Amino acid sequence: MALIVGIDSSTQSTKAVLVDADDGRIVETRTAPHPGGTEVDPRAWLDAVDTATEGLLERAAAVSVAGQQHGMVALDEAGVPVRDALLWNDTRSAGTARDLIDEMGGPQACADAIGSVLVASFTSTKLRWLRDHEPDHAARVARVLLPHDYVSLHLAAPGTDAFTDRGDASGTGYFATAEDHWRPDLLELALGHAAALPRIVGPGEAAAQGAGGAVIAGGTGDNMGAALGMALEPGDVLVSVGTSGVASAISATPVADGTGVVTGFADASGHFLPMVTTMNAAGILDLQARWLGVDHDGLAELALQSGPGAGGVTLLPYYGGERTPNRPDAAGTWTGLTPATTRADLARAAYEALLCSLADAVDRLVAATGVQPRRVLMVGGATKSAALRALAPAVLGCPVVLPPAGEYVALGAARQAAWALAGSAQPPTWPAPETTVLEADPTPHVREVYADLRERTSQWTPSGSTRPTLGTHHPEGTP
Ligand SMILES: Nc1ncnc2c1ncn2[C@@H]1O[C@H](COP(=O)(O)OP(=O)(O)O)[C@@H](O)[C@H]1O
Ligand SMILES: O=C(CO)[C@@H](O)[C@H](O)COP(=O)(O)O
Repeated sequence: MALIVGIDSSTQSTKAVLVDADDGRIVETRTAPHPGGTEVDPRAWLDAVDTATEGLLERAAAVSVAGQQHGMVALDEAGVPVRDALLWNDTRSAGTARDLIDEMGGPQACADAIGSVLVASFTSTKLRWLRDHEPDHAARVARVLLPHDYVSLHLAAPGTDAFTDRGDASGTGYFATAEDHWRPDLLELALGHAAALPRIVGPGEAAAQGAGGAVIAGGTGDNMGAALGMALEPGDVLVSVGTSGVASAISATPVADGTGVVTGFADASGHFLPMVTTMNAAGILDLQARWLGVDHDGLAELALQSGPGAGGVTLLPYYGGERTPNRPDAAGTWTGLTPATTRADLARAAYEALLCSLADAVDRLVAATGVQPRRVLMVGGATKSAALRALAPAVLGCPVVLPPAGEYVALGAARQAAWALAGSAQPPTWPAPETTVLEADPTPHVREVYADLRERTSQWTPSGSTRPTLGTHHPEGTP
């Protein structure tokens, strides 16, 4: 029995799974937390992966790392970070995203070039921000990596050249997704000078060897990892409720949505992964639980005591600015509060807001790609919530397929590692997990009221623009 390690270096933590390569059975799961904030010393992720994989790597024949997409890991000649990494949910580069879109010939030209219209999440916009605001740092950048590339390199034998895959590369802003190659000219346009890029490793290829001799696969972005871990098929819509909220689907053909709603990423299997991403997801519930002084189980219990529509309370949950819709300067907005409002209503409104935002993401994905959803599947940390599971089919208005709680990004990385180890044409077929189908009577009026608030606030520009981003702000030493 060969054992494999799959790693998810995501926004809030590193998760590692030790898996049997024959059937995908998880033997052990470990996690280690990441620091909060939207700019992080990337060496913290190396410490976290060392902690999470301690004693596991020696047992593994192959390893692969999936990671949070887009983050800017800018290294000097010696491979040392020139500054903290700017993460996908850091919105300071919203203005430079607009500048770069103009310089690339407008939104559709941008989508045609790279598969997506730039928003602040993309790596290239962060490089341009660095050029404009920290020219001394920018001048020292010799190589740019993504978070998963940086962690993979750490696990590889000394002297290994950096490597990545097309899935994660497609979120940089300097990768021609449809044609499958880097666009070093676009990196140079953003940063102001050329810098080295990692080698692209094909789907299923072995990229390197670990210090102990294990095969290391190319790794990928966390959402591409989830698609591989769930063995996503055409017609499946995968909703992930982690730090970000994501609706994604496999496509055989590239997508270039000039409206910017759908990002046309590549996946880790040789296809494409059109996606709609929100910046405010599980953190909406974290914040609400803190405000109400309860834990997650307490929040769920409260929410289920209120009814659909939360006693007339509606929340637009764009606390940390939002990406879909593209409102980087937005803030959260509550309406309908009265003397009759209860704590249960406040809890309920938070779940309904999260689910309405995810429902918007699914609708936008379906409208822009024409995908006919056969199944809607849901994964991510917030699916541990009983209230989320109860309310999801009601707000989304369709049955929701739920796999057992698990680390599906890390499992996808393990599947990629097993693929590279086998050297086969296709990834290994592992038994599909037993799923539960969640069903409930639809509550369309909840979405109607939410949509009304979303549209009424579309022109609002809140004053006081510096505030922390949701999901990565840990006040007063809280986890
Ligand atoms: N029972 C629960 N109810 C609601 N949210 C939860 C629960 N358990 C964990 N979470 C939330 O899930 C999030 C982490 O999910 P995860 O998918 O691991 O995120 P990421 O991959 O972005 O790091 C955290 O914000 C955490 O508070
Ligand atoms: O920016 C995106 C996708 O474009 C995010 O989905 C990040 O990839 C972070 O993912 P999570 O940590 O929330 O899984």
